[in-house]
Amino acid sequence: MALYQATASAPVNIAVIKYWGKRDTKLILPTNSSLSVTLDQDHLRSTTTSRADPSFTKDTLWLNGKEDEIKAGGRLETCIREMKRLRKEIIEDKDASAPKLSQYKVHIASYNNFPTAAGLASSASGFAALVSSLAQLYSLVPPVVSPSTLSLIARQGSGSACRSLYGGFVAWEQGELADGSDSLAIEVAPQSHWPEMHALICVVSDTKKGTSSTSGMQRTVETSTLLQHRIKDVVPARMAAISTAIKNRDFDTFARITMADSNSFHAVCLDTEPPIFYMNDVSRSIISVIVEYNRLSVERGEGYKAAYTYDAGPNAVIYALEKDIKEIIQLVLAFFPQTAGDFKDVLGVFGGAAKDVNVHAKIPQGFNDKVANKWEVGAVKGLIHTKVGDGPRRLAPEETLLNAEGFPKTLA
Ligand SMILES: Nc1ncnc2c1ncn2[C@@H]1O[C@H](COP(=O)(O)OP(=O)(O)OP(=O)(O)O)[C@@H](O)[C@H]1O
Ligand SMILES: C[C@@](O)(CCOP(=O)(O)OP(=O)(O)O)CC(=O)O
Repeated sequence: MALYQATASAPVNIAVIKYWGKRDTKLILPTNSSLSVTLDQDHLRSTTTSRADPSFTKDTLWLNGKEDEIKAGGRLETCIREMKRLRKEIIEDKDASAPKLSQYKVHIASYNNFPTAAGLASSASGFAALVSSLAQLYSLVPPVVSPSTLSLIARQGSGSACRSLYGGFVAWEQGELADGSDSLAIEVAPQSHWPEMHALICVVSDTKKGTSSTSGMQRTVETSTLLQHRIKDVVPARMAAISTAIKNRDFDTFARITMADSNSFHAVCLDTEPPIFYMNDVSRSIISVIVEYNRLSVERGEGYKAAYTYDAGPNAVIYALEKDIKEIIQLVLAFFPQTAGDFKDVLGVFGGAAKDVNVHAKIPQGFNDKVANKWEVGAVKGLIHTKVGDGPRRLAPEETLLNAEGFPKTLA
């Protein structure tokens, strides 16, 4: 009996032009286009194995080893159903000899190598990995099916997930059609275009957030007048300007637009009734440090060298170029000391030395250190240094998360 199974991994993405608001909540169609940087899945990733088998009695998904209910009419069910539909239409209806995998139930096991539902975009990598593993299982891969087509389905799992179907710099075009068939992800530039783009994630909290993105953005759509200005006048110009900045590898412009758009997104949250606050005092201190750092950089004649951005939570993501990231990590350590041993120097900024990372804390000459409090250990619970990465990967059969019987393996 043939084994129909595939394992894929998919990356997280962090938007620089934020998606916030739906015009269709069922199809997940946004009120504005958005743009993100795909982060390296060597560091943060979701891995998913999908198996189709005639002996399975129901579609089942285990997330981090625990069964996640596939609710009728819910997002998981929609993604699985749409992938089966594509399999039938594109493969089975055209080739009578193709196995009828669309008729079999699937067992799916997924694992996130970072905290789930903690504002680290697990829903983005999670639904991208789900769709990618099913696409490989069903032979829905290029040139037969493009990542943009798969993004139409990942979008229905979680809007931001559609952007994780590509590596590099990715736009989600809002589209105009009522059926959502033009609301998809496109590649603005591949990872190889600007590999020097690094990101420092400052984990301020890794627990579940108060107001989910899904409910928060709907409240904003219903109550914020500022959102209308953002949708009509602000985002379209920024989408064009940041795409050009990326194409020109113009970090100064990229940084200015990224920070302005994070601020705009949090402003519409504040303009929501009742208001939504995602950032906290630690988040705001990080902003003050970056603002002062950029002031100094401009004074030195170097332009902006760091860009903060915040999603629906207090965690900061700081984008910077490789040449500047060491200075920025040193500066962050000076204000937000780390628990010894917590910072994994995966990209070797400090030569991979295993000593207490806080010894590297350093404030550049001319930096006004009165702009922010120096916080105690634990205010920023962790620093994850990563960089722009590639799109979903096909993994080798031995990387399967399912055992011989089709149930999740217990991971060591
Ligand atoms: N690997 C996965 N496979 C399938 N679904 C997943 C996976 N990881 C996360 N999800 C889904 O995404 C949900 C978490 O999404 P949520 O938006 O609450 O958090 P987040 O993505 O970490 O935060 P944010 O999107 O605001 O950055 C989970 O409850 C689960 O339904
Ligand atoms: C602030 C954001 O991270 C919001 C992400 O929202 P989600 O994609 O998590 O929302 P749903 O479509 O309801 O699942 C901005 C962004 O990623 O563009």
